[in-house]
Amino acid sequence: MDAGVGLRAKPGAWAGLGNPHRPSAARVPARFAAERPARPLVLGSDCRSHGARLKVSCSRKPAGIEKVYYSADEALILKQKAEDVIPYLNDRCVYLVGMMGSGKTTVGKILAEVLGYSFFDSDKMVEKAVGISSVAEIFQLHSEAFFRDNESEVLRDLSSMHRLVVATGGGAVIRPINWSYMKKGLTIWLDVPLDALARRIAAVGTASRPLLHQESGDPYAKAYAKLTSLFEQRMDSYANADARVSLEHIAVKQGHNDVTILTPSAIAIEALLKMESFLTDKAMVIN
Ligand SMILES: Nc1ncnc2c1ncn2[C@@H]1O[C@H](COP(=O)(O)OP(=O)(O)O)[C@@H](O)[C@H]1O
Ligand SMILES: O=C(O)C1=C[C@@H](OP(=O)(O)O)[C@@H](O)[C@H](O)C1
Ligand SMILES: [Mg+2]
Repeated sequence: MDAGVGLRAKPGAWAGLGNPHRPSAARVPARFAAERPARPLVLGSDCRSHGARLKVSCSRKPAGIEKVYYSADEALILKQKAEDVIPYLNDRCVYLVGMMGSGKTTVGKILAEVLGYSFFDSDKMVEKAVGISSVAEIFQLHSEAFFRDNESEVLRDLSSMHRLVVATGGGAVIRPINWSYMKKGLTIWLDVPLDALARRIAAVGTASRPLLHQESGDPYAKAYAKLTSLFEQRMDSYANADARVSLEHIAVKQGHNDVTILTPSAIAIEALLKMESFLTDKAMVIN
């Protein structure tokens, strides 16, 4: 459910507030690099721990995933992992952070469904707040700073609520004030290789991402180049997240090295595993 919150922006009231570029092991904080191996959960062609064969299917259009179907087995795993996580979550919000195109909105909806949470997309909420139908238009008619000010306002208001999954915009991590809001909940970084991001965004068109949009040239190459420089600037910010979901790690666990075949539901399952590890480690520290 994506229930927008009626936020009125006060226009003008805010005066402006891998692959080759993948982080080397040294650049990824030790706490992420030395990940405690999650309980073995084999996804993909079969799932021994449930004695069932996973038949994962997605209706994939050239422009990315239109609708995600997952098999009864995958729904079972999602439900089971959600039940494992819920007691530790204590109704806290879950914020998905990551580069544009990393799947925050897509995976966020799945997580909200299985957690019994409401889903919010902060980009959509900013559009509603300012009464302009796209982020690209907000950038064009106003400015990035205006967008960022409204983004912070939205995150501030959401942080006073509970039981939400929030798909943030890819740039939310660049403002410390936004971390003060998101840290009231649990922050999960969807870490997707730049090549996969560029393919996904080129498939839907760069017009949806004003920071990537270029009038001419190969959409993939242009997106890749811009994503690379943005990731270099932001990598350390994303690493502030409580948990990191690496699509490369999921692929290795599934016994292959192709992140493009990972479904949103398989990524959502990994996110629940990472949430469980983080929350149980935290619980052990507190007890
Ligand atoms: N696991 C996936 N595999 C392939 N395409 C995906 C996957 N997850 C999301 N997508 C596609 O990538 C694009 C960006 O997804 P989205 O959820 O909007 O990301 P974000 O909110 O992080 O920008 C969309 O076209 C979406 O359908
Ligand atoms: O990375 C960024 O700075 C942005 C990411 C976008 O959201 P998505 O991550 O959902 O694409 C949107 O907030 C805006 O285009 C800026
Ligand atoms: Mg999004």
